[in-house]
Amino acid sequence: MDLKSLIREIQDFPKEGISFKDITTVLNNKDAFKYVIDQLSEQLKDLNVDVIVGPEARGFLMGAPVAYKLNKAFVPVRKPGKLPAETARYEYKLEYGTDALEIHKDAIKPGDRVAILDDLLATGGTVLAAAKLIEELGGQVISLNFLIELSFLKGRETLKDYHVETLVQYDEE
Ligand SMILES: O=P(O)(O)OC[C@H]1O[C@H](OP(=O)(O)OP(=O)(O)O)[C@H](O)[C@@H]1O
Ligand SMILES: Nc1ncnc2[nH]cnc12
Repeated sequence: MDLKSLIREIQDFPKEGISFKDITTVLNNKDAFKYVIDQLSEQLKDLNVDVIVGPEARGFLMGAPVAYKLNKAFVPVRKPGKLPAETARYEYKLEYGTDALEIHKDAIKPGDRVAILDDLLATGGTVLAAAKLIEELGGQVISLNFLIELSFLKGRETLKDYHVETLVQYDEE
């Protein structure tokens, strides 16, 4: 399946100079959405993970369906102030800005084998933050899986200590 042809590119969104990769056009195509979830699930099926983590918001769109398909638990990592119980927090940098992420402290048990799923790898800051939160709670980060990789931003260098898999790569903006 030619996923790249289904990913819509919007120039100068949300800021000048950013070429935004819009996955809503993939989600809106039932065959493409199914293909993406099936492919991400296939990458994980033999890794014996216990938990799938997805960072808000687009990580939910990849992580929750894969967790359902593989019959695993799903744990959301959210932007500050959204999770109601006791949280751990980590601050990180984005391609456009700075943010922080939180996870419920009781969501990951020591020794849990965890995969983190997100729609897109840019600088790697978001998923590194999620990985640090999981490790702080005693989890083991087994795999990081993405639909899209912006290779020119070198997120793999930020994530060099982890196993990274992506379905579609962009070598230049
Ligand atoms: O590799 P990075 O440089 O961290 O960038 C990638 C992250 O940026 C986007 O999320 P965003 O923070 O825009 O939030 P959203 O999912 O709520 O739209 C994307 O969904 C990834 O989570
Ligand atoms: N260029 C981009 N397109 C879509 N989501 C992003 N998140 C970070 N950079 C992005």
